[in-house]
Amino acid sequence: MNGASNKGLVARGIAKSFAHKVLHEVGIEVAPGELLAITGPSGAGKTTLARILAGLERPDAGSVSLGGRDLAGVPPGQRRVALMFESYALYPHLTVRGNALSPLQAPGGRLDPVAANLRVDEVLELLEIKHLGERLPGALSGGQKQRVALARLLVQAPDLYMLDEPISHLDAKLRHKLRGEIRRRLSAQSAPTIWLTPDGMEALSVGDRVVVLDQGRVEQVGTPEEIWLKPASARVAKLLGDPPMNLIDGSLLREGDTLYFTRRAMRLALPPALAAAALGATSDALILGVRPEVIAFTATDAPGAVSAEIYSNEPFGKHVIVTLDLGALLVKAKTSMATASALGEGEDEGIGREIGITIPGEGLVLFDGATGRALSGN
Ligand SMILES: Nc1ncnc2c1ncn2[C@@H]1O[C@H](COP(=O)(O)OP(=O)(O)OP(=O)(O)O)[C@@H](O)[C@H]1O
Repeated sequence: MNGASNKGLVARGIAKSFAHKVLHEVGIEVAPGELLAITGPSGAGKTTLARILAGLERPDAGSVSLGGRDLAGVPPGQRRVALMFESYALYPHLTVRGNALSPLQAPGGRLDPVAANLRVDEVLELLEIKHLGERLPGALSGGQKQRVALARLLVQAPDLYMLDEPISHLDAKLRHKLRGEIRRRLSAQSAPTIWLTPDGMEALSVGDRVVVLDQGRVEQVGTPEEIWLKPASARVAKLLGDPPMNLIDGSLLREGDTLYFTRRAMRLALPPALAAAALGATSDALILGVRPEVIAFTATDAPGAVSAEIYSNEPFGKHVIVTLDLGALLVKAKTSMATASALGEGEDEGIGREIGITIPGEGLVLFDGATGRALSGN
């Protein structure tokens, strides 16, 4: 990143151990006005990293600066970080309005009462909780409490916004609406924003850039498009998509001038770019990444078809997830209702039926079977 990002948040070499090492020399940069989404499975170290950036936890090594100011030794209250934690941490004795107003009444955040109330009104309205203004947190649902915590964050004008799973307890419709609204609002601010979520697809939809953290290490940093199209490792691929990319273990077979990916009876001629990539593998062991959307159904005896047995057939509104048994390997295909219903009539929905599937050469990703890293040329 260029020097401009030094005005934002810069964390370098952050390490932390509890009983085991939780963060291994993690570095991130977030430019002013940029939204960096950090995603990773449960236990990846997201919250620990956030707590270190906020000054609530001391790192074993590494540095953090914000707006060019080194934060070593700066207590949490003086870091000018607006934090929203997953646990909400609402004041139980204050109403919804009181909670949302609280940062504007604190030393350093004090705002003229009329201006403060106007700002709070606007945010409560945005979050659809204005009508709950006089309620105490004890009389709110989980999703309502989460929006109060969000309101308390959004009224502030800090040097860094940090949101830990900010919309996880909202219903799908509200989550969809607020994801866009909050993103738009935060992007209009000059402060950098960090948005933590275990939901990889949420990270891709909100982040200007996305960091994938796994087992305390940065697996990949990139734009949502880069991470979606070119996952750096099988671990990253596993975290993204609904359902995620299928990862098929197999090996490389050379026959004449053609390179094949093979697994049992499955044999797939690799298109030139993937063939070139496959040659970079540390051994003949490969992992083929296939998005559920690209798998097509055909007759078992169609040229190039791989035979599979239908294991399950689950409708999800507009699309259907068909799970296929390729012989000691389950693979998921995402298809339309019409295609899925053609697979089998009646109560059994085709379950147990033998069919053919085809995997096109496009849109595939190859990973090194030994290291799990993506092979270049993808
Ligand atoms: N105070 C602590 N004492 C001991 N271990 C801790 C402490 N805080 C976190 N850990 C451990 O550090 C690891 C990372 O936890 P962390 O909460 O940072 O992960 P996370 O990515 O935020 O997970 P989640 O999505 O489940 O919140 C876990 O193994 C956790 O048990």
